[in-house]
Amino acid sequence: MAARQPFLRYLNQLQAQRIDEELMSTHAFSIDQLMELAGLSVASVVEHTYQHQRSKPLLVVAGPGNNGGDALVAARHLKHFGFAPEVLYPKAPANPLYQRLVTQCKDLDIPFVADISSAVVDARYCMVLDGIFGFSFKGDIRAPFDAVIAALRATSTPIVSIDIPSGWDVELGNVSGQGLEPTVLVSLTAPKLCAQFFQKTGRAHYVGGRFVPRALAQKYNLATPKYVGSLQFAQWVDEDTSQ
Ligand SMILES: NC(=O)C1=CN([C@@H]2O[C@H](COP(=O)(O)OP(=O)(O)OC[C@H]3O[C@@H](n4cnc5c(N)ncnc54)[C@H](O)[C@@H]3O)[C@@H](O)[C@H]2O)[C@@H](O)CC1
Ligand SMILES: [K+]
Repeated sequence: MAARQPFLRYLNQLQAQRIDEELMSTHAFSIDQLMELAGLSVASVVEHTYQHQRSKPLLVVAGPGNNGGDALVAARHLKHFGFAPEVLYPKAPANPLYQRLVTQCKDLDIPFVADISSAVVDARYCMVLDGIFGFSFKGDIRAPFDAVIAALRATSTPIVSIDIPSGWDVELGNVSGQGLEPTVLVSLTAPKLCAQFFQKTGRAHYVGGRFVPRALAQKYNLATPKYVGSLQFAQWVDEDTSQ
């Protein structure tokens, strides 16, 4: 019998972008649907991990792309879950998709903060949700996010990163040394190559975005996570246990 090919466990940047495009073309998803499910997964991981820490607000930092969109969706769900999210959105694009998400957050009385300092983050928040950059990040961190990431790096408040720890090279990890060092990572669809370096440290790594059709998983020979029941996330195991 022919040996089966090893499953694809970590995507490079191009594969991540291609899979995203195929979900929205061949597989007929809208970006709103994907973002909603991605953000729900992230909020579910936060609820699972920090459910006993609702006495303090949590800070959601949203970047200029879809990673930031996921963060805004997560903020909305977290409010419904009984948390007190506050949003920092340093560069809110004019894109109507993101503007709708902002309106939905404001309609739930989620405060938008104009600025942060490391001292304020440590004093005020129980955790930070990092939705600054995802799989399209490239190069050196540009303003205004360089200052935001530097401020977050100087805190001791736990960070949950969405898809990629912000500032990390998508394939090589924190090679600049300027990226965030989260406590929890929630990979979406499938982990990207940089997640191997996160996984090695033994910190909590989950995968979410429960929308991958079988045909797409088969095309890329993706290692699909073992979701249980209605859970929106699964713990990522750094070995090939797929059947
Ligand atoms: N298929 C999937 O897995 C899905 C992915 N989604 C999310 O979408 C993300 C990817 O979204 P995007 O492609 O919009 O990209 P990102 O959200 O990664 O960021 C792109 C933005 O960051 C800016 N940027 C890139 N490098 C920079 C640098 N060095 N300094 C400053 N700014 C920089 C770009 O100008 C652009 O505005 C994923 O990581 C994930 O969070 C979900 O929304 C939906 C489904
Ligand atoms: K991120």
